[in-house]
Amino acid sequence: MRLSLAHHSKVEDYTTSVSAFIRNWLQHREHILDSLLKNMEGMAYCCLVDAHWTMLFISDGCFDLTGYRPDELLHNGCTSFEELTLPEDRARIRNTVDDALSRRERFEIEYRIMTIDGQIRWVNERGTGIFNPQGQVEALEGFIQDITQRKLNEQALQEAERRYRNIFENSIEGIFQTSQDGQYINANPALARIYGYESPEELIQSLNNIAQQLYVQPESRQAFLTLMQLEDRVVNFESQIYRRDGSTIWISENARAVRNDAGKLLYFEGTVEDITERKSYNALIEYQATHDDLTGLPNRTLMQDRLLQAISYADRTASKLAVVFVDLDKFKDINDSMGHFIGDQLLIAMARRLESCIRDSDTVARPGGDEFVLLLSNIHGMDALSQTLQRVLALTSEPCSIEGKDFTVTSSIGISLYPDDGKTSETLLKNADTAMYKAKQEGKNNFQFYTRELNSILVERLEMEYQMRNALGHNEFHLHYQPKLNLRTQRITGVEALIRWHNPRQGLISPNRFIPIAEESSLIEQIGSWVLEKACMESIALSQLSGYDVPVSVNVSPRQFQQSNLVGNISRVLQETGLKPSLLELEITEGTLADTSPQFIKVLNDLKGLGIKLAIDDFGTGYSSLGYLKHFPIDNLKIDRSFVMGLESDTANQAILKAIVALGHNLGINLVAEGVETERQRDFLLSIGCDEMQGFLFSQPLPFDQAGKLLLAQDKLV
Ligand SMILES: Nc1nc2c(ncn2[C@@H]2O[C@@H]3COP(=O)(O)O[C@H]4[C@@H](O)[C@H](n5cnc6c(=O)[nH]c(N)nc65)O[C@@H]4COP(=O)(O)O[C@H]3[C@H]2O)c(=O)[nH]1
Repeated sequence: MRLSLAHHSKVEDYTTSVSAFIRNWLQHREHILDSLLKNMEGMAYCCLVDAHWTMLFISDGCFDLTGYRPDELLHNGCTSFEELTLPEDRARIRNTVDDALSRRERFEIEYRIMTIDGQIRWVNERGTGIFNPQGQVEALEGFIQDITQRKLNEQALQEAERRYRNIFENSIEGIFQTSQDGQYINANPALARIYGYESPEELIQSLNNIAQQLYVQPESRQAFLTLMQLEDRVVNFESQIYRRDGSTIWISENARAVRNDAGKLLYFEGTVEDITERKSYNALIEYQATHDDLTGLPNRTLMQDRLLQAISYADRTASKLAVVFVDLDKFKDINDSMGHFIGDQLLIAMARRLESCIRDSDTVARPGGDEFVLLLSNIHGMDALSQTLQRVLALTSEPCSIEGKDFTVTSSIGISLYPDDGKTSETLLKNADTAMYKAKQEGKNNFQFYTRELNSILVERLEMEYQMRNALGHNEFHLHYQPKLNLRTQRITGVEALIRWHNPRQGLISPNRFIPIAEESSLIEQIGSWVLEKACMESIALSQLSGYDVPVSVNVSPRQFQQSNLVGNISRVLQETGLKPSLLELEITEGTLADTSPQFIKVLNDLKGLGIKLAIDDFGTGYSSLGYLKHFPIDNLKIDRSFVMGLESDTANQAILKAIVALGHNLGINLVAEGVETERQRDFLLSIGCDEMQGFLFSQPLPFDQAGKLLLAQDKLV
């Protein structure tokens, strides 16, 4: 019993201590839960499933989450939780909760609430229903957390993703990801478009071996991979690729290698730009920089380049190289008189002919103007070279038909040889040029090889040009006058002014020597103006001396007709000197008159409008077309000396002279025979009705004083 009592009291003690422990533990647990709820970020709640989500319990986290104190929300004190949620989210929340409760499951939902100060916050709510034994829901309990920051991050990520997609889809540059073994992983629509595929998918499916299928030169792929290996990227990697339809384009790639954290290569990604247009534009620019626009031949720049190559080839093979300068004789006259269109066509025709004379490995270049240069490598003996040059002479001098008219030019050719005549490109070109001048001097239409003596000729020519520039300022030019006679009356009808140059060092220099050089530079314009003014002044002086009007003829070079102010200048000179316009005659060569352009005809008519006379000089030596005679306002035809020379024994010349006189008279033009040296010539000319004559038979060209004396001797000018 005592035992049992003792036992009983022990059990009681035990029971008491257990219940104390449980009480303590419960108190402790409550304390832990309180502390947890206080410190957790978020709000624990218990609410009714009614229209307001009436709150029965809210943890302290409510304040941080919503800005309301728990007591302001409990039992919808200040506001309800339903009102806190954004109207547009409410139906979704209720549906989600109802759905979960109906299945007795937990629910989780994200939605927006409005805090007490009007901020919108995203929250995540996880909760569950509390059911009574009958299975009816009595309340909800759960936990609500602020996920605004996470939501913002997600939105930013989505935005970034959207933007990237946008760029990827709409970029005009192709964008790709490819594997190391040459497969496409990803491609954008632009890449498909550039490569000629319907869609990126079609491209990805079709191209599975980039090296073989894409690059025109499969080695390009290897170069791409090598660069990637070395630098992990390629910049402006240019290559030619095949499009889907087999056509080729040029692309430029910028790409990088993408690796994982361990450095293992995952794939390449980059962009592609179609640079075909730029490439062809660049090629065009390069072509234009190295070729002559008109003929398509290499220009001076490319010629220099080719010449250097040819020299080094000759060195390597111990062979000879010929540098051949081809200059078209009389081209300038045709160009000046017939207009640039005809000149251009002639140059093009000559370029093609020269090309046909040489081997493919040789070069024809047009360094400028009417000059061409041939670079002929592998010269084996002078015979072969001479044959080629003969062919050039023959081909260039064949008539060239342009716009229904035949034009004939010949060429003067100069040759220098490497290594004999020079070691550098400059010397070879200079010496070929010098040889070409020699060919011109030898009467054109021939070729000359460079010799050391030739150098002095060129030096002399340059020297003359230099001295001519000073001659005007130093009063070294004078005019001589050669009378023209009426064949029937033997009286002087006028004088022709002919320029003379008294060079202090060289003495008298013939115009035949210096006028062609002046015509090649702009000097002829200054000299021409001087002659015109001087002749007008001296004509007046001769008239005063003789007491009669002395008509004067002045030679005018084709180049002077290119001057825009020729008519104005002449009119000014007439006014300033006071010479009657009818006493001035301009002698124009037949070549000048071959220009039928409206501007040229206007100049002639304007000159006639001034009241001056026009004569055709050296008639019969120029162009064959005589059509211009009836269009132009010509007063005198001066028959070239070559028809008069030796006419006594030359029946052909006699026939020509008769025909010219008849033709002139039919057109109402006065005829003057030049270079009459013998009485028999004079008699013949008189017999065929020629009007006037000029020549040594009557008088040489005379200095001003002597011309004055001769005129005085005449009692009256006719
Ligand atoms: N053998 C021979 N010759 C005769 C005879 N009668 C005259 N001559 C020469 O023939 C040339 C006639 O002048 P051109 O045909 O206009 O030929 C001129 C002309 O084309 C040019 N020239 C002369 N003066 C001028 C000028 O002021 N301006 C321009 N642009 N050219 C000029 O120089 C050329 C040569 O002039 P010049 O030496 O004065 O040579 C003159 C004259 O001296 C003759 O009976 N027999």
